[in-house]
Amino acid sequence: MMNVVDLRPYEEAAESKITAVDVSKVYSTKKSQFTALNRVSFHVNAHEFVSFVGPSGCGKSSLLRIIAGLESMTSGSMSISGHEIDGPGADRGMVFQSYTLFPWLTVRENIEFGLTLKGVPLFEKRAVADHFMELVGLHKFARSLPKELSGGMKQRVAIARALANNPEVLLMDEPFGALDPQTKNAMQELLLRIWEKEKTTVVFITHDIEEAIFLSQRVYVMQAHPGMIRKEIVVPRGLRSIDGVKDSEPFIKLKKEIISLIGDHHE
Ligand SMILES: Nc1ncnc2c1ncn2[C@@H]1O[C@H](COP(=O)(O)OP(=O)(O)OP(=O)(O)O)[C@@H](O)[C@H]1O
Repeated sequence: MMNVVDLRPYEEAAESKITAVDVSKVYSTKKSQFTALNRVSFHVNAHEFVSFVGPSGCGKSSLLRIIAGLESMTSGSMSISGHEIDGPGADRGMVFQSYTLFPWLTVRENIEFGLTLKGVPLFEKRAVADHFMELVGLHKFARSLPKELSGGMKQRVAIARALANNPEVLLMDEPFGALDPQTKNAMQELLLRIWEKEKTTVVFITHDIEEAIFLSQRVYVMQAHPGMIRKEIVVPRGLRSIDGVKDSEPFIKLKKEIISLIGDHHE
């Protein structure tokens, strides 16, 4: 028998980390039913940075909560590395907009929290926390309590805490939404540096179109009523993560394209 040699480049065989097929979510009360997501299909490859943007109420948070396993879907299927999602798991780390640190724990203890639960030995736990405190630039604040930190610093702890558990996917729900513009820019740059270094797969929810283009390799543009994916946009390399790029003509052009996609479907 002849040997068949596969000459396709590796890029073509990118491993799909998250696969969603026809995911629908209907919220039901005794009196009414509301379709928050209608047959949403998408994929996220391993090590990819993918954002979902869309108007308020298009179902972005519902979608992320379904990926996180915090919410069930009404129909459809969603899998991570080929395994159907049926609840929360350590393979997914989450960072929310609202600060979710434990107020009574120090920065180090917050970052070590998941490892403590898993029974990771002290020596290893310390080393992991040290690595991630260094990564987010908070090693000098190891003993501080959350109330002593600014909003940006709290989110840096939240990112470090999520990554310390070595998740396969980092799920981020408007993590920089409550920050002032300057801190937000600094956090975006930090996140990209972390992503490049750690090679984490990131799913990022935002209603900030600029943020989505700047951070992502691909953007899914959503529409509301019912929540659906309107368009998938592959962000050209030159528009991402480059200082000053947000003021460039191609960046503004893409931003306008997404605004008009979303605008067409505003109420
Ligand atoms: N538990 C719930 N019960 C009933 N309806 C809900 C529930 N959660 C969300 N919804 C509705 O589903 C729709 C989608 O909500 P979701 O929070 O996912 O949207 P979103 O795009 O994240 O919005 P925003 O940007 O405003 O946070 C909204 O109209 C919301 O009112």
